[in-house]
Amino acid sequence: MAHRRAPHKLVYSPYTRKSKPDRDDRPLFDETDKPFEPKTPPPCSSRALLEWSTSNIRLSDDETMSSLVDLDELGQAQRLVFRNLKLGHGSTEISTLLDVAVFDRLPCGRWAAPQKPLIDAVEFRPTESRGYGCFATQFIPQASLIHVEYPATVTQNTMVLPPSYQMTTAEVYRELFRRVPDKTFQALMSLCNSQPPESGFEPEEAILRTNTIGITLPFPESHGSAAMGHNAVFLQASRFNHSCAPNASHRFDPKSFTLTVHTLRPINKGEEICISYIDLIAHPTRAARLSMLEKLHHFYCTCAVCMLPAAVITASDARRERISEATPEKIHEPFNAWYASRERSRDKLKEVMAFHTEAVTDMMSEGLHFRFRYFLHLFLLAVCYAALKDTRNFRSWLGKARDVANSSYLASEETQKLLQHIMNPETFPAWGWAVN
Ligand SMILES: C[S@@+](CC[C@H](N)C(=O)[O-])C[C@H]1O[C@@H](n2cnc3c(N)ncnc32)[C@H](O)[C@@H]1O
Repeated sequence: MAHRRAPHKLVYSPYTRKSKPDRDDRPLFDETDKPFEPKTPPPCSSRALLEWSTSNIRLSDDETMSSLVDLDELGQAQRLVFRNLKLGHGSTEISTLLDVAVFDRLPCGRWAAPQKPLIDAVEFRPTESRGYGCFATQFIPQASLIHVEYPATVTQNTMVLPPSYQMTTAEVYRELFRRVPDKTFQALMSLCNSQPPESGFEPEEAILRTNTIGITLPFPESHGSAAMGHNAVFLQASRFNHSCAPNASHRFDPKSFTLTVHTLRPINKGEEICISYIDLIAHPTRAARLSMLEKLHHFYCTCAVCMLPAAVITASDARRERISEATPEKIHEPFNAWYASRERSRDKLKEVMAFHTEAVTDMMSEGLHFRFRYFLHLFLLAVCYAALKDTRNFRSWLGKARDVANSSYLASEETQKLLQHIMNPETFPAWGWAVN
């Protein structure tokens, strides 16, 4: 059981310190606390919320760190608190600055065990020109779990501090970093800093901005949404470089509070493993991607796709634009039209299949064969084969769709159920729909 001391006031100002002082051992969040259920829903006005918080919200142990902050974007006042979370049987300490109500939506004290990745399948080491990166130390099959990690720090990503707030943003980030154990602090400060000098960010803020991985945490619905983007920094996962044709994808699991990384395709020994920092469908052309990466992440992308010769890039841009224009609704259209037609002929179904096969080829050649749209094409091809009662091809395409769903964290529960039909094709809803 965590030790609990009475809340106390800070008698010094840690925010003005340039270097990390001795380890600060103020009490940590008590993980054995029961989940919190507010007695009444929180009101909207700041003043009323303050009163409501006093009776409804457990305060951070360190009251001086709690303060009501206006979150402009959501038009709500919220109470952000610094708290350290202890996980991994106490071996990991995570410095967080979160809305106090987020803790009540996390399974504090009842964390799920982290998943187990392949052992020693990857290493983090210097690249030739992009600082550190992650590399495969052996051949890694598609859909393998290669990395699992707790964050070192987590903050809400829309942190709008009013000028009257007791700390500046730089001080907030400094405090966030200061609260981690010494070794973690040193590792955090040695992460890459790509912020331009003219930005004037202090080292902590610059490092946080460069190395943040966006994660989603449950959020009080009273604040406008049940989930909210947060910024997490990882000592190792933040070393994954970006590629516009990534071979790995990541996801954060709030139940175990870990980030997991899976391979999207088979990876050879020595190959660099990259994730994507941006939405590649929303930014199909090289110019759009370069501009986005420059604007958000302050680097010129030298990934394999962006370094292709100009003539090849033109063709690649065209393919990616086609992929981008094919929204999930448009992907469903040809099959739906066939289904709605009276004949439901085999010839017309072959046209639908040609449409999907072409799209699959486009996505494969662009290295984008992991997106939801790719999954949909594979899945609809399986549906077409089901309509033709072609067991072999049905199984093959449904199997491919299932692999993509598993490695890319895709597919709803409903679709997962359909993916189970692989062993019993005749039970699939579209079985034998083609009549002529
Ligand atoms: C989150 S860090 C990734 C790890 C980093 N390479 C390191 O040494 O710690 C992001 C930084 O890595 C570099 N980087 C990542 N992907 C890159 C790419 N595709 N092209 C060029 N630089 C890249 C940039 O300097 C970027 O600001």
